[in-house]
Parts: sequence; structure tokens; C-alpha cells
Amino acid sequence: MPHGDMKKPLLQTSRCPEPHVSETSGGPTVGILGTGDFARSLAVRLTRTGRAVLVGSRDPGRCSGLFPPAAEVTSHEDTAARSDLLFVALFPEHYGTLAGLRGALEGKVLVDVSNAAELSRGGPSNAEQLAGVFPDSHVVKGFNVISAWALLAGPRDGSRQIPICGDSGRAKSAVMQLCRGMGFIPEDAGGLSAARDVEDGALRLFPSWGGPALCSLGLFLLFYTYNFLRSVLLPYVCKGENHFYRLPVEMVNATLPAVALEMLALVYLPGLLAAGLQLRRGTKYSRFPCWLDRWLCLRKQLGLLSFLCAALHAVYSLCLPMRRSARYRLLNAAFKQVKDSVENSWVEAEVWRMELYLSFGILALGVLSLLAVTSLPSVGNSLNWREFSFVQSRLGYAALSMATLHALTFGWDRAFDPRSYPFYLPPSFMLELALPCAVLLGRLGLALPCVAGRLARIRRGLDAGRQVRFRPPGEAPNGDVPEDVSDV
Ligand SMILES: NC(=O)C1=CN([C@@H]2O[C@H](COP(=O)(O)OP(=O)(O)OC[C@H]3O[C@@H](n4cnc5c(N)ncnc54)[C@H](OP(=O)(O)O)[C@@H]3O)[C@@H](O)[C@H]2O)C=CC1
Ligand SMILES: [Fe+3]
Repeated sequence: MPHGDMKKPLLQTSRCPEPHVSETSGGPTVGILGTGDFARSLAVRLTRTGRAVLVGSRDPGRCSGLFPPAAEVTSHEDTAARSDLLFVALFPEHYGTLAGLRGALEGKVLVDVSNAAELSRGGPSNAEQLAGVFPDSHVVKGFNVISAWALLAGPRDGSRQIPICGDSGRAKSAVMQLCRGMGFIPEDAGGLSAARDVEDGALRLFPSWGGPALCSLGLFLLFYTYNFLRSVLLPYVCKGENHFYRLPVEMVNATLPAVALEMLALVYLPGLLAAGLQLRRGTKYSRFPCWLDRWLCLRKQLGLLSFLCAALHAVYSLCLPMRRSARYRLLNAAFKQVKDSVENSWVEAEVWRMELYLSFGILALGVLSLLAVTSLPSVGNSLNWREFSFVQSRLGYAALSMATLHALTFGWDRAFDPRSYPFYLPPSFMLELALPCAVLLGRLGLALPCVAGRLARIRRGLDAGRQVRFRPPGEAPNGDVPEDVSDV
């Protein structure tokens, strides 16, 4: 079809009718206004899908060598006239310079890819500003959440989601189709009034990590302060003993496993609470409270932070003997042994404690690493539901059990030794064990045949109190969130 035929919209019922976007074999002719980083990545990605692309520049001769041969670099006017769907890859400050293209862009689809410079600005979104410059075009917001580099690299794990919003259904679906063609997953974010949220969404730093990161930081400060009080400050104040050298390594290494264990327990606790709620209500067809829903959605982040703390604990532990303080202590102990004429200081129980303690720790870290790897979309996508559920649930609980045994063997019989309670403060391993032990006991409770059978019936929807409620397509019922799938 000659380009001139495609340029005019077919249905002109209102001032800004639904656009006609050619769906012939090649799809709509795609134009890009601007020749910067984003425009270049977009052109490469589009031409790789076999599409002819027009690029509009103020100075086409200067930048034509920067684009793939399949992309034709030309003037803004030529690009606007010959394209059906155009990406506006300029900064919003320059939208006004395109005003002369208003006539040529009438009835066409304009994709605003811009990002805001800052969060929570007043006034209209960039996309709404573009719509103000081109009232007769169909503005769609999208692609701003992806960097030029990621656009060039493409969706490596096949799961990159791109929110897209706009007032014209047809324009939006043309952009979504293009998005799919490039290997990304478009997400309908609503009308153009949602553009502000889409623009702000791209500016937020790690939005789903804030809560879990704060939680791990809070736990770290809590345990670190407790260890500092018990092992450094109080001995200094009450007995004049100087243990401040322990702050950078020993204290941190005593705190990290506590945080790792608590975070891992926090991965599995919401699943238990959800199961408890379902058992109490006798149905899976009523919503969990919002806080539990949100907690369930953050299990992956909690699990990965737990893995990070566990890995750091392993590295710190390996480095412990390298410290000068450790060497002095070893030499002093050896000298004392010689002075006391002790030939063999072997204590069988201590040897076993250390062997078991290390082995449980290594196993826990190994299983946690496996969980972390399967949380990568590329790996997770290669597993079917049963395999994924097995890894995240069974292996997840195995990791929690190993980590708990690691802490228990670290404590050994010290919980019963009065010397472990200086200033009446229990050792921190006792505090850190409370939550994981409670979670493991709760899981054992759910495994009791009478409880497990009732829960299975509820989750299969065979419960007596079943209420059928409307669920929007794509929304999973609460019961489809397995109680113990951690999604680490
Ligand atoms: N870079 C990225 O990773 C991402 C960018 N974006 C968005 O994409 C848009 C473009 O970003 P990016 O490609 O990085 O920017 P660049 O600065 O690299 O390119 C912008 C282009 O705008 C044109 N331009 C520059 N000044 C003017 C002007 N005064 N009047 C008219 N046109 C002008 C130039 O093209 P020419 O000289 O050929 O006319 C230039 O190549 C922005 O809105 C940005 O927010 C969104 C997501 C990620
Ligand atoms: Fe340890």
C-alpha cells in the first residue's frame, strides 16, 4: 500500500476519531521523532523485527550513519507525513518545536516515551502536554519504564512488562501489538489520565523493595544494638573490659545470621497465617486482609534479602581467622595450654558441635542459593507449576530447617549455662530462634492429617461455605496462593 493511502484516517466521525492503523502484513509504518539514545535503540529493536522505520531529525544528514540501514533518516515533516504511528523521542521541553506538524499528524498515533525529571510535580503529565500540542492526534503513553540500553538488549527473560495508557482503544491496541512484536509484555494501564502514574512509576527506586529492605535494616539494627549492649557496652561499663574491636567484624557477623533467619521465617509466616485464616473461615473465597495480601506479594524480596545476609555471613565467617585479634587469641590460648601443661585440649562434644554447626550452615546456604536462582524469571519460567512449587515450598522449608538447626547447634547446651546470661541478658541466638521455631511448628501443625485434609478440601473449593464471587479475569482466588510457596 502506498504511504499516501495510509496517512488519512478512514473514520472521521468526530474531531479526533479513532485512528485507522494499517494492519497489513508489515503493520503500521512506524516513525520516530528524535535521534537520541532512545530513538536509536528503538530503531534497532524495530528493524530487528523486520519493520521499516522512518526517523525524523532536524538535521538528517548529521545522524543517518548512527541508525541501522533499514531505518530511513529524514526530516520531521517527511516522517510525520509517511508514518501511521510515531514515537516522540524528544524531551518534553521540545514538544513545542513540533507544533508545525499538527496537520500532518492529525488522526495518527503518537507514543509519548518521556520520563519526568522529578516525582510529584504539579500540572499535567508529559503525555497530556503532548496531547495539548496535538489535539487531533491519539496520544498513548508507554515505553518510558525501559532504558535505552534495555530496549536495545531486548527482553532477555521474556517477561519485561511495559505499562501503556491512552484514551483511544484502537491506538492503544496498535501500540500494544507493536510492543508484543518487540518481545515485551504490554500492560493496559488505563486512560491517558493514568500517564502521571506511569511516568512516576519509572522514577521510583525499587518500589517493591522498600518494605523488605526497611524490615531487614530494622532487624539488623535491633540485633546489632542488642549484641553491642550485651557483649561490648555493659562489659565496658560494669567491668572495664574493652571489646570495642569486635564492632566491625564480630558484631556484624553475629547479627547477619540473625537477620537472615528472621527474614527467612518472615517468608513462610504469611503463608501459615493465610492457611490459618482459610481454616477459620472454612473457605478460600473471601479476601485476605490487605496487609496479608501485600506481605504475600513481598516474599520473593524477603527471601532474596535473607539470602544476601546469609551469603555475607558466610564470607565474614571465612574471614574470621584472618584477623589479628583471632591470631593473638589463638597464640594466647596455646601459651596458656603449655603453661598449664595440658597436652591435649580436644573436647569431643565441642568437636561434634562445630562439625554439625558448619555442615548445617553450608547446607542452608546451598539450598537458599538454589531458591534464589529459581526466583530468576528465566529459570522460574523453565519450571512447570509442580516443579516450581516443589522448589519454593519443600526446599524453602528445608532451608529454614537447616538454618534453624545451624543456630541450634551454635547454641548447643549454652542455653542452660548460667554464664551465658551476663547482665541477665540471654544470648542473641535464643532470641533469633523464637520466630523460625514457631513457623516450623506451625507448618508441622498444618501437616497433621486432619488439618491437611481439611485445608486441601477448602483449597479445592469443596468447602461448605463456598460463596461464588465475581473475579476479574486474571485475578487468582486467594486459595491459589499456596500457603507455603515462598516464591523466594
Ligand atoms: N535514554 C533513555 O534511556 C530513556 C529515554 N526516555 C525518554 O526518551 C526521550 C529522549 O531521550 P534520549 O534519547 O535519551 O534524549 P537525547 O538527548 O539523546 O535525544 C533527544 C533528541 O531530541 C532532539 N532534540 C534535541 N534538542 C532539540 C530541540 N531543541 N528541539 C527539537 N528537538 C531536539 C535531538 O534530535 P535531532 O537533533 O536529530 O533533532 C536529540 O537527538 C526523553 O523524553 C526521555 O525521557 C525514556 C526512557 C529511557
Ligand atoms: Fe552461622
